[in-house]
Amino acid sequence: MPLPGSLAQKVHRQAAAAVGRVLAADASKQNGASIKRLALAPSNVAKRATFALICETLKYLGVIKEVWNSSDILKRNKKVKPELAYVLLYDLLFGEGLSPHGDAERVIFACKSTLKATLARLMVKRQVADVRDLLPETAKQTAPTLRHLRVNTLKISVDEALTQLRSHPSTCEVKRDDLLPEVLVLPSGTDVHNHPMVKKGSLILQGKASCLPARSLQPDPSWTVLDACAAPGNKTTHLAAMMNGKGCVMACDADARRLKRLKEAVELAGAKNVRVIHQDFLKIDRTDPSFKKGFPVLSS
Ligand SMILES: C[S@@+](CC[C@H](N)C(=O)[O-])C[C@H]1O[C@@H](n2cnc3c(N)ncnc32)[C@H](O)[C@@H]1O
Repeated sequence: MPLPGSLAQKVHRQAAAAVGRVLAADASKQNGASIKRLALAPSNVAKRATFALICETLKYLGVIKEVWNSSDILKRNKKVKPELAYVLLYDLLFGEGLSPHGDAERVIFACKSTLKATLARLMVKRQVADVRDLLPETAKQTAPTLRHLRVNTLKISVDEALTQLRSHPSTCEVKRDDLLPEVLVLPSGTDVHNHPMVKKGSLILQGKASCLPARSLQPDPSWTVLDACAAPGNKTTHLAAMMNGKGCVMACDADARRLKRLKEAVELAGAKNVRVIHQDFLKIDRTDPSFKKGFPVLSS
């Protein structure tokens, strides 16, 4: 369903800011940021809609640019920033449709028939009947995203977690991951955000890729491990669990707001072997006596 006018305007600008940031980072190979993080920025509204709009605009960007570049009207109009134009063109040509609320929206909306005709010409030229066939093969593949859960073995065993999940119809299809013993897999779209085991910290919503570093390290319970960029704490609590709550995980983060989330995650996970440090890890002084017990790293 299309968003109401004023909310749609806000979402367009939030998505445009993120698209601009992604393209700039891509061009300069610097200051990268995840799309999810940009979409979920605390100041953003309608985060889910913003995230979807960023992803779809980037997916169709090649086609959008072709339409943009072959349209004289838009080339002559310098009022709308390119990244906002890309987002608006996505909504107009492929998305929910565009309504003329907002200055930039009105500019693009006024070119609606020209833009649609340009897209139609492009489809004829490429001999495709469906706009999705204009996308490169890689963008067309939409494999279902499975929901991965890490069992917090400080609180519950993998077998017990499996039994509890299998006993409920909404999670009965749970399986073990083929690679990581403490990771379980649910079909895409299964919503477990409010599951009692998640709320209690027995299960942690963590992607498979994010579970690989701790598993690859295979820390021994006698080790001291430095997690240099730790917040919000998924890998920290994974390390702590793999060390059976023993040894020491020094969890360092430079951002005070994110450090609060890290502390909450550590507490919820019951990870008593974690020492949270508010600090830029690049400035850690290895000779500081306060690190005597907790340094150096990875000593087995
Ligand atoms: C992608 S997040 C880390 C995710 C985390 N490892 C996890 O698994 O949940 C990156 C974090 O690195 C922190 N960070 C970036 N540069 C840092 C630095 N020089 N020192 C300490 N923390 C830093 C940021 O504040 C941010 O919280």
